[in-house]
Amino acid sequence: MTQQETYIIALDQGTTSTRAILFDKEGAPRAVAQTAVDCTFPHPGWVEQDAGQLWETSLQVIRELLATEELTADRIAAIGISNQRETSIIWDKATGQPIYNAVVWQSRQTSGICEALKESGHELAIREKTGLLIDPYFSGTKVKWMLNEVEGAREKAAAGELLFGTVDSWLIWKLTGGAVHVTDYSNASRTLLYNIHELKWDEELLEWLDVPASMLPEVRSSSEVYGTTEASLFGGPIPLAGAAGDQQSALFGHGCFEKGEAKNTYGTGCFMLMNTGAEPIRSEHGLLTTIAWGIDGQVEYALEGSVFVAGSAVQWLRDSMELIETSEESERLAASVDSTEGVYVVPAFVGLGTPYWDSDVRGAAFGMTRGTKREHFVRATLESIAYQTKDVLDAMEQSAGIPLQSLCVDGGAIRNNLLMQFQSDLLEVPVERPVVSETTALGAAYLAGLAVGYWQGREEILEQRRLDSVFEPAMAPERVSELYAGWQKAVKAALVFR
Ligand SMILES: Nc1ncnc2c1ncn2[C@@H]1O[C@H](COP(=O)(O)OP(=O)(O)O)[C@@H](O)[C@H]1O
Ligand SMILES: O=P(O)(O)OC[C@H](O)CO
Repeated sequence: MTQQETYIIALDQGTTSTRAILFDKEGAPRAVAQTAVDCTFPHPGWVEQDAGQLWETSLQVIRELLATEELTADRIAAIGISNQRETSIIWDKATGQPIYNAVVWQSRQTSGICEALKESGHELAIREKTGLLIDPYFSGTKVKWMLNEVEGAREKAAAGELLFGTVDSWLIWKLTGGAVHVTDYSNASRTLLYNIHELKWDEELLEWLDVPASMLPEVRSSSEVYGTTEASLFGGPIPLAGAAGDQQSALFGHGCFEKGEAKNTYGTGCFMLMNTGAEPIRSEHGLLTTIAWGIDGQVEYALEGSVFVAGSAVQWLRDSMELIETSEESERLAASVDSTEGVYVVPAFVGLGTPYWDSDVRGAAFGMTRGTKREHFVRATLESIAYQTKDVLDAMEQSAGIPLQSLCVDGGAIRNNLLMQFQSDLLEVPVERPVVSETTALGAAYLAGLAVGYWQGREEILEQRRLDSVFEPAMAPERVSELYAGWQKAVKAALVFR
């Protein structure tokens, strides 16, 4: 009897969708099951999701994938998870019920807590220990907020009855039937509660943020078997063998294993990560120092620049402004004009991240004339994604002192050729788009596959790397400077409007 082929499933739980992707030994995606997830906006600047929906859609897409491909659980060598990071969930240990919605990474409801924390005198120490900044983006203040706001939560937490997790943790807990409460290094490093140098939940941080240690998951390697899925879920147990925050997972999926190699993911937001090796680099330019992954007792670090609104600006054009019907239409419209004719859109809908870190600034548009058309506005919105990325790259090159040779890209918005070309023009480096655009999921698959011996090592992963297109810079440097100066002026103006 010939042995049947086995696969790895990557479960990619993102802000806009939950996907399960089946990868084969060559690292090729063989099938995808996907479903959208909802965001609610209960107040201006707040973004929440139904934690139950994040779990149910995860279960649904894995089941769908197995069913459509007619696979039994024993054909899956392992599941790896990549997840939207920072989004925070607290649930009752006994009932498994979340005590509140998932507070999404983009949500700003903890800006008051952040202000108080900044005034507490601990700002420098927090930065030193976590590599992060005090901002509502990170989990710590979200946990504090939920414990404060949900009736009875503090008492229950003190009694050890509640558990906290980022989305990876929540899904692993649910997938193992409540048996395993863990997270990985990369996700822990986004919580504002974890000391990225000493590799432990930090007692002082927990005290400053009023978070009981009993709620926290155990921090484990990004590539190891955490447990198996509860047998009844998929008709048999499947090893859960890897997890990483989606941006770190994408860095791994691109094979950015060497110091100085960087990728940018164009999803809901944009996240550029540069591998900085075994030593963390402290940033002075609004970047974050974060854990890329921890494998076999060895932690590697990355520098990160975070842009909160990227692809979601295209969703805004479609769903709120109703200027386009589909995301693809943004490219066609933008390409129908030669330039924005001086229009700039600053999509600071939930504040601005790197390098500005201003949670109160809001979106703005500049430079409109009587001749401005929908096409210019759409193009300006697309271009804003590339400008924000240039802000990040400039900060990164200054911080790391390493000039970028080329940029690996992934995420939903990279299918927009106009955006990719404009990005290469602005950064003045080649932009490399891989054949497997699902690089985030691929990274999670690799992490899980390595843990169970499905793949042997990083060399094998690098051999699988294939490019779909390379966008070469083609704009005159003077034009780049002129356009970018306009963007910088627009951001400056947006920052003073309160
Ligand atoms: N052709 C396109 N042009 C620009 N943006 C696009 C295009 N197609 C998809 N997007 C954007 O990509 C995002 C989805 O990418 P994805 O990587 O799935 O996001 P996430 O992981 O954050 O859920 C959406 O915000 C969408 O607006
Ligand atoms: O859901 P995504 O893919 O936009 O990723 C969100 C990031 O992990 C937030 O830090």
